[in-house]
Amino acid sequence: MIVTIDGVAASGKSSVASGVASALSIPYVSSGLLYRAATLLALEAGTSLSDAPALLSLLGAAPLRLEPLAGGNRIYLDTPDCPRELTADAHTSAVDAGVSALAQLPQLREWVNARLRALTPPFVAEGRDMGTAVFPQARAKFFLVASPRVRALRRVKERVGDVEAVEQALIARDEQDQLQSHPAADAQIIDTSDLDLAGVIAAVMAGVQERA
Ligand SMILES: Nc1ncnc2c1ncn2[C@@H]1O[C@H](COP(=O)(O)OP(=O)(O)O)[C@@H](O)[C@H]1O
Ligand SMILES: Nc1ccn([C@H]2C[C@H](O)[C@@H](COP(=O)(O)OP(=O)(O)O)O2)c(=O)n1
Repeated sequence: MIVTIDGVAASGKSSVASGVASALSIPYVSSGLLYRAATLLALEAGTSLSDAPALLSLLGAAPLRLEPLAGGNRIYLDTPDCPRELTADAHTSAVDAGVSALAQLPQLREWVNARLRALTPPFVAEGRDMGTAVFPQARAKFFLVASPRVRALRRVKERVGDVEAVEQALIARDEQDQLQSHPAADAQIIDTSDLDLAGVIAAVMAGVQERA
């Protein structure tokens, strides 16, 4: 069984995917973490975020390993002499600002999608295009939305920042992500603005059970 949870930035995708995966006792897979880790490595190497061949060559030599734990995904660079966890560094403002540019490159999307399709179900997959491009055969699909202000307030709670500035950055990223971020025709759209986390997880679980 594959369940997909897509949505806009900071709409609650990873928290909801984690809660749903725990309730179903299956892993969840964060596709965004692969885009983020690729962006982090490119920024550190000084590789242009729009140079697909250079990015693929950099990533081809990078032993990245995604750990799709239900409680929270982690990503590692398994270099033999100096293994390193990248998870925290992949969630900085610098990565936030650059990741959409890399994610717009079709070759990079294929690089991520090949890794995702190699995983063995069952799992909950979260991102932007899980229910459309990557797992169109998923049993149940959801798309989370919330107002930019609500999302900014949530982000500021987890990372320091000015609400106005975070809201503007989220709106800018929504625009950049728009091409690859839209609900599948058979997805259930959930506006999480006025729901708490438990409420969103309950709504998704009800949808999953309807399609069981
Ligand atoms: N429905 C909700 N109500 C309140 N806070 C939420 C809700 N959904 C998510 N959050 C919080 O908002 C923040 C962003 O959620 P996250 O799951 O990281 O979103 P995304 O994966 O879409 O970027 C987290 O701190 C999370 O705990
Ligand atoms: N399936 C996906 C997942 C993420 N992306 C891109 C779009 C986002 O700006 C970045 C980061 O995704 P992530 O889900 O980690 O980001 P947010 O938590 O929503 O801020 O990657 C994508 O294009 N397709």
